[in-house]
Amino acid sequence: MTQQTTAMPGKFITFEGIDGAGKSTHIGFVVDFLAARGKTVVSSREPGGTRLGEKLRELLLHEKMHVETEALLMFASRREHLAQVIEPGIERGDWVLSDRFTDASFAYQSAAGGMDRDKIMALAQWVHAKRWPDLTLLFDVPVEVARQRLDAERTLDKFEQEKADFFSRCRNEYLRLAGEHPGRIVVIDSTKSIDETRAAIAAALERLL
Ligand SMILES: Nc1ncnc2c1ncn2[C@@H]1O[C@H](COP(=O)(O)OP(=O)(O)OP(=O)(O)O)[C@@H](O)[C@H]1O
Ligand SMILES: Cc1cn([C@H]2C[C@H](O)[C@@H](COP(=O)(O)O)O2)c(=O)[nH]c1=O
Repeated sequence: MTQQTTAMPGKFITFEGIDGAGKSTHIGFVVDFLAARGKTVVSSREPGGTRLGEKLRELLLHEKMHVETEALLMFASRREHLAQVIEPGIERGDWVLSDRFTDASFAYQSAAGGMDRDKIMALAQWVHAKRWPDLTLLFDVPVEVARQRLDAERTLDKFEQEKADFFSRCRNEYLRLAGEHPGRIVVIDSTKSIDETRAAIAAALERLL
C-alpha cells in the first residue's frame, strides 16, 4: 500500500511600512532566524517577485500613471506572484516572506493616492479572497525619520519622491489597519536600534512557531 504524506502548509509573512522605515534591513534577519529553526524560507517582494512582476515593478516605480492604473498593475503583479511563488511555496510547507502585499495598496493607492477604498477591497477579494498573511510586521517610524534614512542613501524612485503629507497618509492608514487587524499585524517600533528592533521581530515570530 502506498503511504501518502501531506506536507504541513507553510506560513505567509509580509513586511510593511512607509519608504525608508527599515523593513528591507530586517528581512535577512528573519530569513536566518527561521532557517535556524529548520524552516525552508522563500523571500520575495511586491511589486515584483516573478519575471513579469519585475517588469511591472520597473513601470510602477518610474512611470507616472493614473492611480487606478497603478492599483490594477499592483494587483496584476500580485496575481502572478500568488500563482507562481506564494501559493506553491505555502503548499510545499515553506515560509514565504514578501516585502509588501495588499496593505501597501490600501496605504499608497487608497489613503495616500485618493483611490476609493472599496475598489482596493474588491480587487483583493478577486485576486486573493482566501489568502491573507499569517503575520504582517509593520515597521513604524515618523515620516521625518524615514525621509532622513532615504535621503542618506539613494536615488529616489517615483514613490520615494512624494511629499511628507503623502507619507503621513500612508503611515496613518497602516496604523489604522493594524488597529483593525490586531491578530495579524504587529507594529514594530522602527525608531529603535537595529538590535532592539530584531528582538521585537523575534518575539512576533515566536508566536507563529
Ligand atoms: N533601526 C535603524 N536605525 C537606523 N537606521 C536604520 C534602521 N533601520 C534601517 N536603517 C537604515 O535606513 C535606511 C532605509 O532602510 P531600508 O532600506 O531597510 O528601508 P525600507 O523600509 O525597506 O525602505 P524602502 O521601502 O524604500 O525600500 C537604510 O540605510 C538602513 O540602513
Ligand atoms: C506592493 C505595493 C507597493 N507600493 C509601493 C510602495 C513602495 O514605494 C514601492 C516599492 O518599493 P520598495 O522599496 O520595494 O518598498 O511600491 C504601492 O504603492 N502599492 C503596492 O500595492
